[in-house]
Amino acid sequence: MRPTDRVFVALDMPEIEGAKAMAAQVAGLVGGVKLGLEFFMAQGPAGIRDVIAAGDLPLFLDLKLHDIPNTVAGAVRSVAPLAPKFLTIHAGGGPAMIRAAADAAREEAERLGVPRMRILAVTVLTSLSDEDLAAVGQAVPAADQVRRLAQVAHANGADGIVCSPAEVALLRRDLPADFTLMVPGIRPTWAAANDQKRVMGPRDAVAAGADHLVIGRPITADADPAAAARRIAEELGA
Ligand SMILES: O=c1ccn([C@@H]2O[C@H](COP(=O)(O)O)[C@@H](O)[C@H]2O)c(=O)[nH]1
Repeated sequence: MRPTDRVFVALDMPEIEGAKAMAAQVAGLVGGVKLGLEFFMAQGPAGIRDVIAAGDLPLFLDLKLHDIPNTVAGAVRSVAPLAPKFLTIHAGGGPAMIRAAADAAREEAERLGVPRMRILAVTVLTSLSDEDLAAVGQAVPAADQVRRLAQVAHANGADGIVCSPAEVALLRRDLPADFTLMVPGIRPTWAAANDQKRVMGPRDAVAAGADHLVIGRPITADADPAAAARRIAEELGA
């Protein structure tokens, strides 16, 4: 994999034209685009199709599904025609919900004759610290909770997880090499942390064992997004 292929740029914005323009600016400097709740709530599946049709980059659909198994399986079936490379669910939805999502992804891909989307389970959001977890009654270090949820995700058919860079090295010891670690919370030294709490630079995250890096504001909020994406690509050795 080329260093730039590891990077999914997070297009967190509500407008189609803005997302398409940003994707075009960073094309060749990133490996894919991530569209999430802000874009999907505003533009829906038609907007996703529009952005994808404008470029030629793999799609990571970050919808963080979290509901009862039957509802999540239905949502997975509903987005299958978009043929995302990755789709997120919340690992906290539990074993049956993760299994239902993985089964629905496989069955729907076979039915439609499209490539199977990879199901990634979000463990502990990178915006949460140990103190934040304690505040919601999870009085364990984030790393322990991530490790536990990663094992549940793996045992129930997920293709990988979303975790912070701080947990990657630990997880790599426990999990098979083909279990995808998708890693947001990436902050080059020259970028602001914003609301992210468990962060690391791109080069260190890859050295620790991250498969893919999710990077939004360090690129999209920069005055020159293409220059920021190029700087990150260079940090990654491109
Ligand atoms: O734990 C998580 C899960 C998902 N995300 C998403 O990644 C990007 C990060 O954007 P930045 O601007 O680089 O902070 C964003 O779309 C989140 O929804 C995450 O940050 N942490």
